[in-house]
Amino acid sequence: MFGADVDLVKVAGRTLSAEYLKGADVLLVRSVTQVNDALLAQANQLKMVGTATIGTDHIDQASLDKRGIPFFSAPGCNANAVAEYVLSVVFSLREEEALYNHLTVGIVGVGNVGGRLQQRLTALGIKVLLNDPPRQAKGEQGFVSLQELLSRADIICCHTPLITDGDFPTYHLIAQEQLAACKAGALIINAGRGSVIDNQALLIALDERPDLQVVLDVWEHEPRLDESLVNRVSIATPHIAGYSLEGKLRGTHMLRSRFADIFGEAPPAAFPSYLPKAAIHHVHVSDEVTAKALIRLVYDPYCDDRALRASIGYQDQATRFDRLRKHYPVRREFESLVIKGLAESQLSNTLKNLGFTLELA
Ligand SMILES: NC(=O)C1=CN([C@@H]2O[C@H](COP(=O)(O)OP(=O)(O)OC[C@H]3O[C@@H](n4cnc5c(N)ncnc54)[C@H](O)[C@@H]3O)[C@@H](O)[C@H]2O)C=CC1
Ligand SMILES: O=C(O)C(=O)[C@H](O)COP(=O)(O)O
Repeated sequence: MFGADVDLVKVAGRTLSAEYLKGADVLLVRSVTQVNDALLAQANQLKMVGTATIGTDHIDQASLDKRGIPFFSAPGCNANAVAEYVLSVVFSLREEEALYNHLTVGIVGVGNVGGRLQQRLTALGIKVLLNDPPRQAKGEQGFVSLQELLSRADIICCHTPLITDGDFPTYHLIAQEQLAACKAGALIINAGRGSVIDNQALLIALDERPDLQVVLDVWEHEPRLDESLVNRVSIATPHIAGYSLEGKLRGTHMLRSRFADIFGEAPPAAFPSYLPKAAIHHVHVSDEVTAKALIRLVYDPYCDDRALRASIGYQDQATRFDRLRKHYPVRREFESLVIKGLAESQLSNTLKNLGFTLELA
């Protein structure tokens, strides 16, 4: 992706230390690298820092600002992947019939991820409740309080950034009191950041409220997991909700474009040109097929759940967690699968609204 005149040095994200940045022009990271005063101490000529992620809680932006170093993240790059992770979980754990007719999904944090989830659920005819105080404070309409969402939603999806200060902090946003307020039988999904839910309070709540069901993709203190919590949740995955191939490439492409801007180069080729054809590119189906079966064909969260559960109980659990993420298999987004053989019907509409590509008979 970079030209021959770029000297590319690859360093493990968790062990990058200040001396590596002496003489470096650009620093490109992912979420496991803490970019702060300590790391930047010897950075004498950095012209750009970029993270190929949506989340930026690992970046001390004040530290970059005071050094005058431009910073770029990749907003929205893997938002589809996270929305599809949540849809896959929801269709795995709840019956389609109940989803459409009785269940309400609450979305906490309605930005790129939460917004895409909202769009797909609404298109599917599933009821949603939205909570986003920062958007509400700007005068936007259509939101409910967190308290109301927790008491009314059958499925609660957390998609806020991790924020520790300011008017709307999200650190331990869902703690003992909020867990007690959840509707009976609620399913709580966290694919935002681990510390948005107080994991100790969650463990206690799971004892006191056996009716609650929990799915965690993100964990407090990653990569070290509280194994008792892993054993108590319905689906446990190693922070991979955003790991579609499209999401990863989009993030890299966004940073490559910023690099070109900073160094006065021509922009890279348009993004889709990088995407290979999906390994399962199309399927012919009959009208007996279910949405759940097609979702599972593209992404089955139980594969990640099994892999994570097999990685706990070892002294090097944290290393195994990182390894699962580093060697994550290629996963594609729903759009990459062309579904053939269906006539226009309720099923074909559902599949289209989920995000699949349809070629109608
Ligand atoms: N599990 C994974 O693999 C991934 C996790 N993420 C996490 O998801 C987060 C959200 O991603 P995006 O939607 O793209 O971010 P975004 O910045 O587009 O949206 C975040 C939304 O949360 C809202 N928000 C902020 N504070 C809030 C509060 N106290 N209560 C309720 N809402 C609040 C904001 O107003 C905003 O609308 C990221 O910051 C990242 O930490 C993102 C991608 C992948
Ligand atoms: O984009 C984000 O924010 C995420 O959480 C990423 O999916 C995390 O990926 P890594 O940077 O940890 O590989």
